[in-house]
Amino acid sequence: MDTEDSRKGASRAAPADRLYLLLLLGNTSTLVPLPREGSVVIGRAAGADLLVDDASVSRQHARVGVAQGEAFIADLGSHNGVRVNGERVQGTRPLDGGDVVTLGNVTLVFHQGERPLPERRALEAEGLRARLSEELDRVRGSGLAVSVLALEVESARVPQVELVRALYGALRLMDAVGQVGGTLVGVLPDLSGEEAEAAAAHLVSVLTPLAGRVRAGLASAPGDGMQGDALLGAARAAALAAASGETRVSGPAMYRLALGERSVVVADAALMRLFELLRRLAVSPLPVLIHGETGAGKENAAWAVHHWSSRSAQPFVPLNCAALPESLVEAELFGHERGAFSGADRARAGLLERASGGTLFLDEVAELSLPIQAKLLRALDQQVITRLGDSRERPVDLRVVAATHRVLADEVAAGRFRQDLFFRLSAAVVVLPPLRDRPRELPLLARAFMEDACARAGRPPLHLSAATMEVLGAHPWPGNVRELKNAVQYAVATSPGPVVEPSHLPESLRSKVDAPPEPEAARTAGGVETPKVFQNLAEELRTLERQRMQEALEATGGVQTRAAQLIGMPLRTFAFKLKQHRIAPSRGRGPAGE
Ligand SMILES: Nc1ncnc2c1ncn2[C@@H]1O[C@H](COP(=O)(O)OP(=O)(O)OP(=O)(O)O)[C@@H](O)[C@H]1O
Repeated sequence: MDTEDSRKGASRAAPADRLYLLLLLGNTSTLVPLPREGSVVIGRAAGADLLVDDASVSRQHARVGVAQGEAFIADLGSHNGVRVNGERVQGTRPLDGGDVVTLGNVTLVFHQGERPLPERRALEAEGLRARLSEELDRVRGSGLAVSVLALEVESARVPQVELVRALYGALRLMDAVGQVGGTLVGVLPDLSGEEAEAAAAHLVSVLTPLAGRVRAGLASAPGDGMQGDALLGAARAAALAAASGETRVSGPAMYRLALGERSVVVADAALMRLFELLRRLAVSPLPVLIHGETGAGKENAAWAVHHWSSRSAQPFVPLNCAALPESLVEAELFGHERGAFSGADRARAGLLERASGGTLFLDEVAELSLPIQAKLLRALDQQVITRLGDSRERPVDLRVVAATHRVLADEVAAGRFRQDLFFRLSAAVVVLPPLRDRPRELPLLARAFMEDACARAGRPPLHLSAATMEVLGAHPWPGNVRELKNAVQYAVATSPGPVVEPSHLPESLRSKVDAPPEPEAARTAGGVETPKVFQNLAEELRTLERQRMQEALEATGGVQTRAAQLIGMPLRTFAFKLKQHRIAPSRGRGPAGE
């Protein structure tokens, strides 16, 4: 392993052999050597030493100079200013290796050293895990530390390769950068505590001018555990909970995402990725379709999209399409004029009108009848509605988030759902895993709900006994998070002492420890569980198969061979069923692409 320490700051005192500027313009990058002594003028005018053809750069914008091995930059009175690592330069300031300089919209990275830009690429997830595991072995042997830094980049202005280059420019040679899912991850040996935080803050400041918004999360071994995946998960969770430009240090392995008036508990890696995806989708105008079982948190996910969107100050209007009788749906959605039908004694705006400017959440959208689907499609396509009993069209401005526990593509194939509406709603599809597939989250959610229930009841937090945890862990949770929340609230109400034992849990839970998962329960609009809705078994199995295939593809980054292995399905069958289930090809790469 290379142990040379080239972290900036440490190297400032020693004169560098060569100094360079890396000019990033559009999708290209150019390496410009600096003189050993002297200066270059950067600008848009023909006389500049380094000519930068960009309207945001002044004719003579800045001077970069080298005197006695030390580099500096000066603003030559430019119109848009000079920034170093985001800070405006007043007059002259020294430059350190890895400093990111912005002149208007143009970015330069200053580098010093023998090897200006070693062609180091981001490691693939597997390589990064292997590297982390080596470092963890070293920690076991030496008692030193290793930190994992997750960097979530929201709106990169340059290609990923440039971000990685900038990171390597600011890191020591012993550090490694890799990519896990959409997250840039740094493995920083021998660093923990304040040193690791300082390194993280520096890297965020280096990336920010290139990447817009960056959030960082930090986890360190041995303090946060000695398992590579757990450390990665903890660092990514911390990054998700961090504000833009902030580094969040991993705390307990659970985060409450504050989403305005709601908060969501996130601990499972799949859920973290999902909320990360929702945050990205939120800023686009795309309609989002959420797949998930009842009580799995679909409404929370829809709320997250609304909360993170530019519509958050406008209404969020939920409608459970399964809870309304067919005769009422139309009036509820589109509104009515006075006298439109018997009992319509006054005019009333429908949900679409009320959601105008904000977000309409259509829960269980597959339950809408075909005639209502046609009207909804027209309203969404044309952004106008007509109230019942009225001939006037009224403009609406809608963003729709829809949810269903069914596979909508199958509903289309069966003729129960309009294909055009399906396409209209499913520009972005996210799959919310059921609680039984989030074993890491279960105890954390249980504790979080218990703390809330105890606080509301005005009693000190209770302790869940090991036996109770076992019962919770063995239950299949057909009602998902809602069922868990209800069970915990029940336990808080029935436990007389400080410890919750299995006998304090609802009877239904205790007696079903060994029972197979049940079909889903439908919910009424008021949140009250209604009798179980039984599905055709073949249909349920198809849904399950499709869901597992999608999850396997997501877990393997779209690599079909490995996804097929994960769920024990022959590759040819897997490939055949991808088509059968209409799983979009973009979700997965074929064996040839692996
Ligand atoms: N990650 C979470 N953290 C905290 N509370 C959660 C979480 N997920 C779900 N809940 C809670 O569980 C309950 C059910 O969640 P939600 O209403 O979002 O589920 P749903 O999938 O929309 O259900 P349905 O399909 O029945 O409409 C709510 O009280 C919600 O606040």
